[in-house]
Amino acid sequence: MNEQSTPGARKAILKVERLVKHFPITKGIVMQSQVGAVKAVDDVSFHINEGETLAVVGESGCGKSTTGRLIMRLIEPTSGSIEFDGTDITTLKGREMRMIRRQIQIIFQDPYASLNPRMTVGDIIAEPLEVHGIAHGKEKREKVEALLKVVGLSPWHMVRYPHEFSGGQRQRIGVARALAVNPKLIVCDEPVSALDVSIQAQVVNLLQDLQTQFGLAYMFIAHDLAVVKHIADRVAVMYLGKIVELADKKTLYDTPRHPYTQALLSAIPVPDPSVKTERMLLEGDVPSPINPPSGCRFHTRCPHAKERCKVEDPAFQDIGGGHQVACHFWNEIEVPKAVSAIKAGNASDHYLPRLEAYRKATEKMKAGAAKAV
Ligand SMILES: Nc1ncnc2c1ncn2[C@@H]1O[C@H](COP(=O)(O)OP(=O)(O)OP(=O)(O)O)[C@@H](O)[C@H]1O
Repeated sequence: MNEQSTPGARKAILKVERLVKHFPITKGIVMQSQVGAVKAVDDVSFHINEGETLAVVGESGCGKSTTGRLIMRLIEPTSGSIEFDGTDITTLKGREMRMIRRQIQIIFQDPYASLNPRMTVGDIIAEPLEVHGIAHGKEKREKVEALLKVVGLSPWHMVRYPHEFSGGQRQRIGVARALAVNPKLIVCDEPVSALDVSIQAQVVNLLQDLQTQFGLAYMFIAHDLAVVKHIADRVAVMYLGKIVELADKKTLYDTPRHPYTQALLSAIPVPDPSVKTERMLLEGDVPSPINPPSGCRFHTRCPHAKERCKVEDPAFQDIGGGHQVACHFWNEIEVPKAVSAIKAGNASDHYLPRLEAYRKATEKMKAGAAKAV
């Protein structure tokens, strides 16, 4: 497997090797015994280069957030390794881990739940500056003002409280707080899923601008492939705790090789009514991560499944140019008509006009024209 062979690859800021997280299921109150495990993340390997966006996509419960939390070291892995900027951080503790923690920040799906309602916006953004001893007094205040401007808010928003802001503005506050400690990598855990569609584009634009300005790398977690089309450099598709396909964006959208990726792509609406699409409907529900299916975990829902798929777990293999896929029959399965139709209809490009319109709005806000809240 040659993950580093992505064309134009930069230095990897994050390398994840064979990462596993099994949450134990216990029974008994006094004498607890383990009766099983939720296999939330099961042998996942990937890397993220400096300044790039790796999107991680998949249905609810496939292990996206757990992977993000493992990278942040908010939870301990069952096994596997996480290397950040050349340092193995898998078991790092104390002061050394605190130094690394500054460089990996997170933005959550629900900005309101992640902002302390009793703190002013100024204090929320200043908190990491204090915790990490970065700035105090006048310097701290100036830094908070600068951060507010960078995310398109005004310095006078400092004295306001989170409930006085709209969802999009609250997400900007979360972004400013994450930026305060000059991170190199931000885990964006569904940062736009809770926002109105029009506001989603504003936040996506902002994240893209900040990436250019500060050279940030993003792990961008999302449910569907429509949202990440404009922000991702590479895309990893997860199913039941495993990455089933990973490729640069163009390859993944043009020639998806895993039937699950093909199904996700076919679910993207096409705005052009003259283009006929045919959705690849997946039968059944996602199986339980406590007892995942034998062999290929996707075989119970795969329209191409054969006997081999039921017994043999497919290797996650590089099929060329950094395109990795975990399917025994990837080279026998044709890219379905549904996906070709989506290409013809430029699926999800209905997102583009919104991005443009809101890019202008973001610039206006940055220039200090933010409306009073
Ligand atoms: N602390 C925990 N204890 C036990 N099981 C957990 C825990 N955290 C997550 N899980 C389980 O691990 C699996 C993966 O969850 P995770 O939140 O990572 O998925 P996800 O892809 O991010 O889903 P969503 O998009 O809904 O957030 C799920 O079955 C979830 O119920």
